[in-house]
Amino acid sequence: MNDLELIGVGKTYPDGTVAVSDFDLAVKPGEFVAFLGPSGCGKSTTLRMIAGFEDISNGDILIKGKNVSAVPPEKRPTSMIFQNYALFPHMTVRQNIGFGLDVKGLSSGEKKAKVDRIMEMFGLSEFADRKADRLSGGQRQRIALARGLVVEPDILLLDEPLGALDANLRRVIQNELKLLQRELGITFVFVTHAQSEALGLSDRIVVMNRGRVEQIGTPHEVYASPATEFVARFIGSNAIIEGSNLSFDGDAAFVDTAFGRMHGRRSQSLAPGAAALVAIPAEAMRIQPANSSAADGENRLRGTVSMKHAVGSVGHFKVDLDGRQSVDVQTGTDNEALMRLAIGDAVIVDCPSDRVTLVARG
Ligand SMILES: Nc1ncnc2c1ncn2[C@@H]1O[C@H](COP(=O)(O)OP(=O)(O)OP(=O)(O)O)[C@@H](O)[C@H]1O
Repeated sequence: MNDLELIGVGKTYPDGTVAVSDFDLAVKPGEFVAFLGPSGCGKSTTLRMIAGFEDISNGDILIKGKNVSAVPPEKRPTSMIFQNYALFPHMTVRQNIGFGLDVKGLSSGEKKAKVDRIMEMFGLSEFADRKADRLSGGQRQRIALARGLVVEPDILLLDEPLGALDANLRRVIQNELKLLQRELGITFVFVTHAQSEALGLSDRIVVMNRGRVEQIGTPHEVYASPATEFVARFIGSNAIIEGSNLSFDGDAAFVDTAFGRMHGRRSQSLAPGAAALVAIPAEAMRIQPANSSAADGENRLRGTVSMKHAVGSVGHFKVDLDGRQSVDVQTGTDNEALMRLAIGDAVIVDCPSDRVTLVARG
């Protein structure tokens, strides 16, 4: 049985704003699912509907097979963790964590045992009696997680919980979160607008745009096989080239572009007659001097180097294609011949067709 199911879920706010439409999703027990998309795409609204803080306008939400659409938040087997942690500043760490247990009717002994155990797990025991506002951002983040988990929810809902942390602490807590989730086996639904976070942490990603689901897939699937133009532009670093005269051969798709005929894999969105775009990941492209004797390869594009820089072991090139558009190419810095390429040099860029995806425009 699925832990969570959203069936045709939609939300229209009283002022007429359509925040979410036709959202379908099934989450298996123990899965880590991220909602990823730009600001305002409906991620938080969807999470709040799962938690019960927001009514749903259409569809149904099922938790462990039970329709919870009309169940109030405190009666749902979910816990929600907010970006600002929503701690009570003048309560101690122990009081903050125990707060959610107060409504559960436990004896004080049972409650203390549960709180002690979770404080131990999060390394908070030594701060048990300190006020929450006397702690660092990372410690407060752990209190918020501990408070969400102490009630032993079936599903933990996290709304950008790492947003307030600096980059280093964010990485540390990301790792902790992943380990914790594996250890506890609790289903996590996580909202973020940071793709690195979604790609690094989750089992599956729901990419959202303007209240709609664009693609649901593993991090590898959404990264390597974007289903739509939006996903191709939003995830990773793809060059996007306009195509026409689309044709298919099985799962392969072919188009004419301003730079010649190109081909790649056919995405789900691509139907016969659709206006097609070619999406090529920057790291899948090969760059070589135009006079290179080994200048073979699929999807060849001729251009000139317009920018070059190296960060650590990664070389970044911008290649201008006949003044019409430029593409980003990433290479390793260990190839000395490539790193000798200078701005203005003529180059050929190519990309194997199994790394190229054709998506529908719009
Ligand atoms: N209470 C409300 N009344 C009316 N419109 C709202 C309300 N809350 C959110 N919205 C609108 O619904 C849409 C989705 O908002 P939501 O907060 O779910 O997006 P989000 O993807 O979580 O964005 P962010 O990453 O900025 O938090 C936005 O257009 C937003 O302005």
